[in-house]
Amino acid sequence: MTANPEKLPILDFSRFDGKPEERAGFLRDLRAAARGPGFFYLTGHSIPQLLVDDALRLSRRFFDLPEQDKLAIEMVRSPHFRGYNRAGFEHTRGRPDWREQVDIGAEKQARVFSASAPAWTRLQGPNQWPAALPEFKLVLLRYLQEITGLGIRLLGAFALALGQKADVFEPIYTPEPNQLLKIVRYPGRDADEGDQGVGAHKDSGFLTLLLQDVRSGLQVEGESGWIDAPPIPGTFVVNIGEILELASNGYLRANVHRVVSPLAGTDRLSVPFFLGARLDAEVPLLELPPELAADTRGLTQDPLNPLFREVGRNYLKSRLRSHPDVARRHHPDLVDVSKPVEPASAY
Ligand SMILES: O=C(O)CCC(=O)C(=O)O
Ligand SMILES: [Fe+2]
Repeated sequence: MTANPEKLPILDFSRFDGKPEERAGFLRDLRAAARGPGFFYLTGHSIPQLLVDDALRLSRRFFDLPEQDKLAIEMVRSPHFRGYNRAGFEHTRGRPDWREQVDIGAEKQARVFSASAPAWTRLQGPNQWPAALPEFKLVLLRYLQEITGLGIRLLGAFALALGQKADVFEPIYTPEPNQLLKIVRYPGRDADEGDQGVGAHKDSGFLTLLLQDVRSGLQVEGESGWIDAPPIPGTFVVNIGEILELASNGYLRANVHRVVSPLAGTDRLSVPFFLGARLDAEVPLLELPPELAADTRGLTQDPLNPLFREVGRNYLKSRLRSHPDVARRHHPDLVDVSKPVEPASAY
């Protein structure tokens, strides 16, 4: 593929708290970035660099643990889709992704199983933490809290950019949004081994805020091919998820992206955070001001990835498809175990 010179914009979030004209300028840029590639870099976000460095340092130390320590918290042990996956155990559109990872969510008690409760209630429960690295839990729960706060502040800015009140999404994320943090390592591969770090997909929450280490690999679908999103120190890459696409009737679009495996002998770490709505919520259809409504595109219709307004149903669908081993072991009543894995959207 020929090199694509398109670049993603860089937005400085401190302008949002500046003078009224600075705030207005930030919102204009936010709307343009969100309408264009749907991805941008965020600076001026006030998450301490020390915490960011610690999160990456602990991620590296986790992946360096002996395999048995990592497998002690393997995801297939958790009905709530929490814990560690070896490379090849997560699927996007039916094909294995070449990344190892830990999935972490809000630390909750599992609900007592009840056949009459909605199926998504099974997603709530405790995380699995590595006994061999106690600091990991401390630092990553702190990071989860900070990045959630940032995501919520940014969501308020998105609401304003859509001509809504800043708190328009509160009814569907208070008292607690759905949180998913992934700690990911993409091992390097030779060209003849395939290059799907994670296959092309959309994210299903409100917003994703991604921390990357020093290695490139993330690519975003652009008008004329894939746009590289290399790491820029001190920034997060932010992208729009399907909830904002649904709420804005396609004025905002959850854009397709993927990760290409790094070269053999190297690896890449990333820490994506997915800010979602409450699992019992329904995504509203916002009434946009006429000048924005004129530019709505409607929803992307993908028969392989149907979108539901019921948040829990949408999220459970993604989790079941991405983690067929967990689905088969813990939720056989929700999947047809005799069928091969369905095409999936990663999450
Ligand atoms: O690791 C990355 O850079 C992006 C990962 C991603 O897109 C995802 O997990 O949804
Ligand atoms: Fe993604």
